[in-house]
Amino acid sequence: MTEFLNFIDGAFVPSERRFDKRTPTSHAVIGTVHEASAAQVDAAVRAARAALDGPWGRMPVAKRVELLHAVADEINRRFDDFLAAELADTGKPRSLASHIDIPRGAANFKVFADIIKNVPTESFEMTTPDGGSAVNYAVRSPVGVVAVVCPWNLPLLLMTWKVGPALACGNTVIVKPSEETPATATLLGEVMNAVGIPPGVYNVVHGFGPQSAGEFLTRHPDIDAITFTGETRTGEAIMAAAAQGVRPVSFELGGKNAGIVFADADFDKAVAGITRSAFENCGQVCLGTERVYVQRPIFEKFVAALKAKAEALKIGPPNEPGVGLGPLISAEHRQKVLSYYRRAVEEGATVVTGGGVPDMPAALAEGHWVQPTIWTGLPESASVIREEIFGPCVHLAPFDTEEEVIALANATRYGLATTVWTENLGRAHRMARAVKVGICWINSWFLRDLRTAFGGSGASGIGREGGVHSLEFYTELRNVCIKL
Ligand SMILES: NC(=O)C1=CN([C@@H]2O[C@H](COP(=O)(O)OP(=O)(O)OC[C@H]3O[C@@H](n4cnc5c(N)ncnc54)[C@H](O)[C@@H]3O)[C@@H](O)[C@H]2O)C=CC1
Ligand SMILES: O=C(O)/C=C/C=C(\O)C(=O)O
Repeated sequence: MTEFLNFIDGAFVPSERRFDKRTPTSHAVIGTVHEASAAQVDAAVRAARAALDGPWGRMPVAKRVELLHAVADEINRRFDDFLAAELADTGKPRSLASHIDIPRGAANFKVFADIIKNVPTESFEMTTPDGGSAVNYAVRSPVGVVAVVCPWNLPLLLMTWKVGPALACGNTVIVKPSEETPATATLLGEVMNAVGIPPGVYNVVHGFGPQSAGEFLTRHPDIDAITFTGETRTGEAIMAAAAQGVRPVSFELGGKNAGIVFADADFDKAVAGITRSAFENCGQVCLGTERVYVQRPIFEKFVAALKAKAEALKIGPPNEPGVGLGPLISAEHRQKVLSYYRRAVEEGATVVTGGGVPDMPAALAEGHWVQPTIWTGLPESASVIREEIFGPCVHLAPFDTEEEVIALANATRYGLATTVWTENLGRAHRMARAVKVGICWINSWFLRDLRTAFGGSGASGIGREGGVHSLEFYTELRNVCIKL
């Protein structure tokens, strides 16, 4: 049984209150999580402030960059430990975590360490009213002590996506991992100590959201900025907390992303792409596709092909060869997804495949499994077309014209991601400009260049992270004006 301790000021710290961590594959308890008290959250914030005002704040950028490279190298050296921790917490397929989650965990430190070394600041010369001149230049300072509140779907990837740039910019952080996935954030504390990151730079407090570590942290008056990935409603609660003291927020929230397949698409590639975007990580990706619009001439053929792909997905635990679909994260989340499966039928859907719970061997029978599910035939007002489900399910509807599908794709309060499939270059560009999202993939999905802007509009978030855009959130620019 693993004990997941808080990591405060470079030390692993137990708490009085504890809760169970269950593995999604069998619902068995695999660990005990120490729930940080308000006093422990306060201690973490004080440690982060001291490190910011002390060794970390005074460290030359070159040394900081060297240390962050060492963090990435140490994650890679301990790749198997991180992989085992992520698999136990999430139950996702080994093939997925070993290709996406863990490598990105390391890359998120390397990429931002290199960016901070290479990005210049602006400088302007000006004439002055007395006929002389002045020069302006900008200085970048860390924004300060940053709260990083994380979800459970891509735990290491999404946490380091924020911690990497925050530390590269010279900030200190307190991470609040999801209560569902405490392991890799805790393990990262060992990495920080091993490579010599000063105590207090990276802290982890475990617990829940309301009236627990999440709320204690985001309401703490000595937090300078809050970065969060998770549900839109949680974003609203955190924004209210951030309003006290006018702290900046960076939010990556939910989505109800459209996939759009034109009749001129490369059919096989489009089917493979939508299979991934609908079912990867058991549909628990905010960038995933839960509604697909297919141009009418290929609609029936596309539905049949996607059905075949969904039914071919092997459901099972992480280490079983050939597994393509793991369990949902928790019993609670499974109840939510299954409630949408029922609602789709109540609302009149044709269930093309799935819609229930798969038969699993006795040892896995209590796991959080659901079938990959495809619906057709619902009106656009149906709740499974409007609301984020976050499960391996998708509704397919036919469309005729570009104008029509643009209107359908944009008829949502979310604006995170779209995937468009077409071989017509002009159409691809027109679509990319017309869809109201932060990320538009053409003939691809979840293809990530970490230098690009990443985030959503509308109810999908505030701000952009990635590349230099992360620096805009994690640093303050000071203009220095010198009269010559
Ligand atoms: N990236 C995304 O878009 C994600 C969306 N979801 C959606 O959200 C639903 C709920 O999943 P949750 O894990 O409960 O997501 P959540 O948004 O409630 O939790 C994410 C993180 O925020 C923390 N948190 C919750 N309430 C808080 C508060 N008031 N103050 C400070 N921190 C708080 C949680 O402890 C967790 O660390 C899922 O069923 C799914 O539909 C979940 C995870 C990621
Ligand atoms: O940064 C990425 O590459 C992936 C981001 C995915 C999410 O934010 C999510 O699924 O919540």
